[in-house]
Amino acid sequence: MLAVVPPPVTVRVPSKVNLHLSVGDVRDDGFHELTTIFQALSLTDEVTVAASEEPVVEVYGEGAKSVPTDGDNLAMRAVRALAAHVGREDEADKVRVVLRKGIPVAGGMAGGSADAAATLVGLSALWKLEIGREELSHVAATLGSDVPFALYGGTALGTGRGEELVPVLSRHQFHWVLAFDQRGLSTPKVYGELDRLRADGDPPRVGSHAPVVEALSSGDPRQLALLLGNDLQAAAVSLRPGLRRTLRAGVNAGALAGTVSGSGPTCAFVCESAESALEVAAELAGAGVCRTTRVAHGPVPGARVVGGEDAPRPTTPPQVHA
Ligand SMILES: C[C@@](CO)(OP(=O)(O)O)[C@H](O)COP(=O)(O)OP(=O)(O)OC[C@H]1O[C@@H](n2ccc(N)nc2=O)[C@H](O)[C@@H]1O
Ligand SMILES: Nc1ncnc2c1ncn2[C@@H]1O[C@H](COP(=O)(O)OP(=O)(O)O)[C@@H](O)[C@H]1O
Repeated sequence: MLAVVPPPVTVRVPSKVNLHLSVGDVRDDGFHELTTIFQALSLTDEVTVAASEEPVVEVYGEGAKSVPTDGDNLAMRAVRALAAHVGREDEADKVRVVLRKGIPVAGGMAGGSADAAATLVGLSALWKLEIGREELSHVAATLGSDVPFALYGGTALGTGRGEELVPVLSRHQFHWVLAFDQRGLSTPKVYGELDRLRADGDPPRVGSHAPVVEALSSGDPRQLALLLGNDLQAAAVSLRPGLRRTLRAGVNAGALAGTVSGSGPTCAFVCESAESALEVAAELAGAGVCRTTRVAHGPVPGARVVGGEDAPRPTTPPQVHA
């Protein structure tokens, strides 16, 4: 008798922006203590997980050429982690993962983390595991500090190394413009640069996150705009000085305020409305300060199944690793 092959599962997963990112001391494990407010944005990746004879990663879309297609890919690491968690290690090699990327690679928007979270959700559905988000979130945290947030989405306060989450009430859809840079920035290098800047002097630190929580509950983008803050911004700008111009150009184009997203180099601008965001994105794209721009809104939900075999077809040639 032929074995029944389950149909592929497709999961959509959001990017994130840090509305507030306070970086504390380095811990004994090398991670920095964080207080951050994440918001999930409608700029997404789509991940299809399917049964396969051998492990395969295919990557299409934004930045596909710089994404590893071997076992180092965060999606494949997620397959191995979940397989080990449920005692199905021998099946970890029998999964094909197709990534359709919209999130810039090494852009400070947690694209790799998003793919890992989506893979956990997709593989749970493919293997029909009875496993809740909370349990998945423990597996997620072993893969990276930002991975649990991509499972939940919405708006959340993150503490610890960013993996301990509490939801934050956000009453409004906020409208964002994202300016992608020519190249990515390495997250560990940006944290290292902040340590260097702090050893040499005393770069300004963001204040308490409490006013940001209030602004989110009021739903007023003007109030939020005054409060965006990121301790990693000075380090990202130190490594990539051109970001100063990008941040200025977004505000000159009509955004309410801009911030470097996480470790950068993507700059995120909050705007008054969806219409204003479209205008800012067009003007910024023509200003010669970034590679390209996108509009997005947030908050949006975390990783969720959107389809099976009828998922959208890729539009760019794949990088395939067997
Ligand atoms: C900076 C942030 C802000 O949300 O996002 P990105 O800009 O990368 O998207 C995160 O802290 C990135 O989280 P993530 O990308 O999951 O990092 P991980 O894989 O856990 O860690 C990569 C490296 O970043 C540094 N790291 C990360 C988190 C943290 N709290 N302290 C750290 O010092 C460490 O050097 C670590 O080895
Ligand atoms: N599925 C993936 N998508 C993107 N990058 C990945 C993936 N798997 C591994 N990586 C590696 O992780 C690094 C960080 O990627 P990413 O998560 O996009 O950036 P950031 O940490 O700035 O948000 C990349 O430079 C890439 O080498």
